[in-house]
Amino acid sequence: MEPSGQTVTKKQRPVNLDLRTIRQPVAAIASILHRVSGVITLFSLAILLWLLKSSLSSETGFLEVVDILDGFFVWFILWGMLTALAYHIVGGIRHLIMDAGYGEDLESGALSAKVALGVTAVLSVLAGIMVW
Ligand code: HEM
Repeated sequence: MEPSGQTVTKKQRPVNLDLRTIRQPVAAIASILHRVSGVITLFSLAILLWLLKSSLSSETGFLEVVDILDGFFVWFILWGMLTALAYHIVGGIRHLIMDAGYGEDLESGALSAKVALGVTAVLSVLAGIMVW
């Protein structure tokens, strides 16, 4: 229903909803990555718990897990899991700090997003060293 006394005109402005061509601000990228890393962490946890359960079930189970974990591709996945966890924790701490009312404005939000991504890059390198 139209508000009384007002005419609603439909603006025919071009709308771009193509995510590949929209230039996202760094805070938006940090936010999307935080959600993605949370979902990756969730699946990682399920896989790692299954591996732990198998390795503790019997000697054969343990040897099977050792066999599964032996290989570049698996190490690469493990590194990805650790990087996602690192980003989720760093990004999560950033979120909690902002929820407490600090650094909520545009500039400090962009700065903290860059810091979170930088800290994760360092942790990711450390995770790589740990895995290999
Ligand atoms: C097993 C560990 C974890 C899993 C599986 C997990 C998973 C998730 C997922 C899927 C989301 C996205 C929810 C959404 O955006 O709708 C989320 C959000 C969040 N996580 Fe985690 N998380 C874990 C650990 C942590 C830790 C250790 C922290 C603390 C630093 C944390 C802090 C947060 C915060 C603050 C949010 C909300 C972000 C927002 O407001 O958009 N999480 N988590």
